[in-house]
Amino acid sequence: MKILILPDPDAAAARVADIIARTLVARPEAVLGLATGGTMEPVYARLVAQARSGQVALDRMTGFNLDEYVGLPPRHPQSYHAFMRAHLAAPAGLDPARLNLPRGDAPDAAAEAARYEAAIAASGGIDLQLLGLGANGHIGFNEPSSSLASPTRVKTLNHATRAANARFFGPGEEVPRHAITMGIATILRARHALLLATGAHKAQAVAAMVEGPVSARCPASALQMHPAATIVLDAAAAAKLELRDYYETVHPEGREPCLA
Ligand SMILES: N[C@@H]1[C@@H](O)[C@H](O)[C@@H](COP(=O)(O)O)O[C@@H]1O
Repeated sequence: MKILILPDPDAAAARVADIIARTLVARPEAVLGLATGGTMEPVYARLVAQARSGQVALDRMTGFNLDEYVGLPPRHPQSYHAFMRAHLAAPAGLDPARLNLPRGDAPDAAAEAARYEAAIAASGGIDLQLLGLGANGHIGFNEPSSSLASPTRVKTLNHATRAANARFFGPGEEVPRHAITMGIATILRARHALLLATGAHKAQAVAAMVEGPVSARCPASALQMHPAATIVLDAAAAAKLELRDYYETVHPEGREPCLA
């Protein structure tokens, strides 16, 4: 794992956007695994700005998002389809069809999960998988106890995750109980994994992911098994890392060699 520690959330998001942009400059038709969540909003804002200024072209890449809520159609404002339209497709002037997500309103969610897994494989596989981190250590919607060998499938969301994501929903609006999510095995098959975590509320999960045992208790710890995983943190999210000095010696100021 490469652990890159940046001073603040903005600098961390900028570093992640730069890594994505470099990947696309080297391979404009790259297949990107994409993520949602508040942490990703500044990443997409920066990527869109780079696209608008002509530093990077987004119109040949293919996206596969990690997950979608079961029961929400793409037009639902809290669906991850809507998130990707709002934060990437619309501002970058991208054809939303380039951004694949599981259909939350599919009549058979299990069949939809299997179709999605097959579609990722048929694309040639994911070049760079962007990931956020749940405060409970989840990646995608792989909650604690997820099999580290899991494919894309339906998962039941745990109480803490539904509570954390309730801020995106209106008052009295129910957070869905299930999601279709890429599995841990799906994520580990990506050629590069790039996780961004910022804020003190992620520090515990970051420490478990990087320095804890590889365990289904912290699904993100499976990234220790990935041969090319980059973890980008702000200082607050890095605060509980015991080996922080070492990471900062290897990557001063969060610098790292080109991923592409
Ligand atoms: N399924 C998403 C995850 O992919 C995301 O990483 C996590 C953290 O979100 P945030 O960035 O808002 O903290 O939230 C959701 O549960």
